[in-house]
Amino acid sequence: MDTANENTGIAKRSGIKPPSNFSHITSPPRALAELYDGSVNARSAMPPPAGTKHKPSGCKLPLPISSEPDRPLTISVPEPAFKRKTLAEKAAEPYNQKSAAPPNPRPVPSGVRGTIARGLAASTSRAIPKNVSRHHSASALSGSVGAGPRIPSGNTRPKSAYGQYAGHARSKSHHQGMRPATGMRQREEDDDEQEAERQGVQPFHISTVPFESLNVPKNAPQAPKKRPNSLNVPSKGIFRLSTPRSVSSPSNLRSITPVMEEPADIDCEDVCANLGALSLSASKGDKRASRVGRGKTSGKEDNPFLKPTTSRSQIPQPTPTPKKQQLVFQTLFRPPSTPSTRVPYLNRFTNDRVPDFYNERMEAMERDFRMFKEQIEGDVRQATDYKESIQQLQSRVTELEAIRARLEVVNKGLESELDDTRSCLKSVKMELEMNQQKHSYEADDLRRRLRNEVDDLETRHRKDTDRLQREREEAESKVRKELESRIDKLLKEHGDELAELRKKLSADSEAEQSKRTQEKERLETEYASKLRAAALDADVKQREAQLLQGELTNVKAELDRERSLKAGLQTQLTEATTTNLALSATGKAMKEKIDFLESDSQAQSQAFNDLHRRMQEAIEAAERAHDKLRQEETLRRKLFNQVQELKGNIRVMCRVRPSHDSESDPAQITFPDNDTDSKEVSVLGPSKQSAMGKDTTTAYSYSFDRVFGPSSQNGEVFEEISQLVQSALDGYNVCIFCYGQTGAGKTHTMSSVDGMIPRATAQIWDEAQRLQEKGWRYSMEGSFIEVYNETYNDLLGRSEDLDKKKVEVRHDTAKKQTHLENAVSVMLDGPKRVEEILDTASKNRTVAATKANMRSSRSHSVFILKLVGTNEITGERSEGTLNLVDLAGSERLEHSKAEGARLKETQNINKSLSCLGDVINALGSAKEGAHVPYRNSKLTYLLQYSLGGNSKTLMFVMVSPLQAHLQETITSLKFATKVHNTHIGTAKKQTRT
Ligand SMILES: Nc1ncnc2c1ncn2[C@@H]1O[C@H](COP(=O)(O)OP(=O)(O)OP(=O)(O)O)[C@@H](O)[C@H]1O
Repeated sequence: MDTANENTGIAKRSGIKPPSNFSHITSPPRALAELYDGSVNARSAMPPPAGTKHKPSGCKLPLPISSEPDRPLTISVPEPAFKRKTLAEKAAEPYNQKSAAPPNPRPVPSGVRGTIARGLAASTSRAIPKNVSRHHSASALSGSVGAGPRIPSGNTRPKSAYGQYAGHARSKSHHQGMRPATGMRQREEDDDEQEAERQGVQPFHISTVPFESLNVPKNAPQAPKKRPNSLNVPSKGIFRLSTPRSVSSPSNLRSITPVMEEPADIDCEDVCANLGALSLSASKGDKRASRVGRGKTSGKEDNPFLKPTTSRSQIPQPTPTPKKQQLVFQTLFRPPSTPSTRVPYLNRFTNDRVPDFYNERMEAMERDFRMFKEQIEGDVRQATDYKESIQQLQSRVTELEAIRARLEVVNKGLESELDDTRSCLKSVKMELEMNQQKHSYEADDLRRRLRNEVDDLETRHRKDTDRLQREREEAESKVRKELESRIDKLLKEHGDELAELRKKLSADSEAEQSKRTQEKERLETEYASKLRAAALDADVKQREAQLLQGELTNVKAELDRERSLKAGLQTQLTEATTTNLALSATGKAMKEKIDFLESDSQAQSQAFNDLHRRMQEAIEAAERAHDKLRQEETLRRKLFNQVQELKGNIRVMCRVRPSHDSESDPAQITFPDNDTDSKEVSVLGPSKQSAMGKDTTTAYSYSFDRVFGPSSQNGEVFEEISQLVQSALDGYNVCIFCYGQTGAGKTHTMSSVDGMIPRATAQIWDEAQRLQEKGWRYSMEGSFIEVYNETYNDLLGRSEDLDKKKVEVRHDTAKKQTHLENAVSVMLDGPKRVEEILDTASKNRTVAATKANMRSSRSHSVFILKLVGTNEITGERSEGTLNLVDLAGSERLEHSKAEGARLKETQNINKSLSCLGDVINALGSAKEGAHVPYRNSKLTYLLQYSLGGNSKTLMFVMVSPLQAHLQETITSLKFATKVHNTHIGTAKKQTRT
């Protein structure tokens, strides 16, 4: 293996490549190896630094190494794992093997030769005889360097440039050396050297390393100034380095510095002088170099420790700078000793041959001293390392504390941020809740508005339909009457006129005829008399003619006169004939007039026929309108149901009864929207004492589908529920029940004379009658059941059968109908029958009340009206049930302070009311087909098909106006609110076609 490889090994250890201007020192001279035995070699056993960080391997503490460039690198030097040989031991090796040493070419005096040989052998391991195996030398070196790079065991001697340079530097140092040595010492050294050469022992290599060429960073820690002084090393000069390992990098150099602190009390000059084997001389550098070169050529090529230096011309010359301070190390072959003890001894030893035991004794002492020194050096190094480590740790702690402070600040900031975020989240949550509440209010408002609108629409539609029908009917009858009266009038007028005309005509014609006949008769009589007179006259005349022929003339004259008279008479006759003709014409005209009059009557009858036809058309239109009305009735029912669905299949209304004259201390119950919607009721709660001792009262507001104040009447209440009653007629199961504490007005609302039951049955009766014209025929069957202490009683049965006759409730699950066994059902064939039913029920309850005090308050009563309708025209059939329930008082057990039978009653009431609440709750929350606990109480079991999906439910929550009942009032209103918030599925009409 060559030197280059060895150098590579070193570079790996340090982790730092040699600087470029130091690259020519690629191989450390063997002589330098010794210097590193105690310091550098041990350090070289450290693992190489990772990157720029330098971690001291010898220190057990995990010290963080600062990577800051201005911080000094901390290097700790561990205790070498191996036991380093002392110089004496090393020296003993060649000494003991002296026989194996090459023969000295020159004769040397035995005393001097032995002294020099021993001295050299004791001083250095370089004094290895030629015939010592390379392996042996390598072992010795490895023993000295510990875990450091192994000395190559190649057969050829490494020819590193550094070695050459070392040789050259050494020779140069001879020129520049300013060593203050005495002449005697100089002489002694020269002599010793010469003697050593003669003995065949390689003198020590001199390595000269310019300080600048080491490329030490300026900020690298420098050795204390006192150290060179204590070493007594001049600032200029060349010193010998005994170590084969060169200072190959600045890091190495820095590591050396602390190590060199310890031997500060070593006097180099004294040591050198005492050894006498070597000396420094500025003037003898070249000569020594040549001597060393000669030494090399004198058969020592195979010994790496005896590597000869080359001539100056062969090695690169570093630029000499007068100002450059050269760092010089002198190898200490021996442990230092005080001049007082060592110098006389050595002087004496040099001059006189001393016995071997002295030498041995001396060697032992040296060995001990060396060990002691190494130990101290190690301890000091360790202490230094620890100090540095502590400093680093402290700085690290400071850093960490600063980081911790920073983190605490950050943490505080984060905590405050977290608080902010939490408060923000809280406000967002509150906002969300407010929005939800607002939305629910808005949704309720919208729903309410929609319901109102639908109600309005429906009312308007109904009113419009009624009005139209009325108007149509009125118009029809009016037109008919008008037409009939007009026709009658016309006919009468015509008849009268005709009769009058006929009468007049006949009278006129008769008068005219009689007149004419009389005239004719008069004229005929007159003409006949005249004719007779004329004939008499003619006879007379003829006689007279005869007689008077003469007279004829006379007569002729007379005749003429007569003729003229005749003409006159004829004229008169013509005139009479003309008059007769005129009369005939008048009669004819009269006759024509009569005819005309007769023809006018036909036109009138034609007009009458037209009118009749129009009347028929109007009647047909009315028929069509009736058909349309029937269709609209069906549509109305459908729309009505949709309206009911929109209103919700469970509706809750509240009624506050008025306070009686005997009652005082009313509760503060207000109706905020009484003027508008009448859907809210506000109750001022009981006063409570706050923590501050103040009396505070809370106002509780509840909203329902409708709220009736104390002034409301049963008629007003019924108007709101009449639509549900109508639904029962249309084929729905309807359940209306009154809930509230005793005395809150349940019975008054439900069963009083003008209560819901009589009103409902009356409306049903009226409506059934009205629907008859639309083809509907209804059968109505009523029952009245009491649920007392979880048993059914028939309130329409005989009073003596109460609590004895067992009434059974059977359900037809297929038809979803309820049948009552052993219960009387009364056919409602008129409104009066309802009164009878109510009377019977009331009587029975009164009888029962004698058995159990206040029984009416302690039992539920259910009026069941079954309505079955059929339409012959459309073929439809509807089956609906109207259940009107007056519940028992809802006061709480602890409040009623009941005992004994009352306690049982109260428990049963509470149970059934609680079950009713459960059923409503289950209907509101459960999915279709899910279990609803109807069977948990007799009441809910009885109303199974009237509560739930197939029914429409309305609950009246009755409220007492008294302050004493305030707590019960609030409880009732809460329960009602819960029911109001329940949505029951869509109701289904029970109709068949
Ligand atoms: N709206 C009202 N107008 C006038 N008087 C009323 C009204 N409501 C109730 N009353 C009267 O209050 C009294 C108690 O009413 P009612 O008997 O109806 O109460 P209730 O709740 O049915 O009690 P119970 O549970 O004992 O049957 C009766 O005298 C009744 O006439």
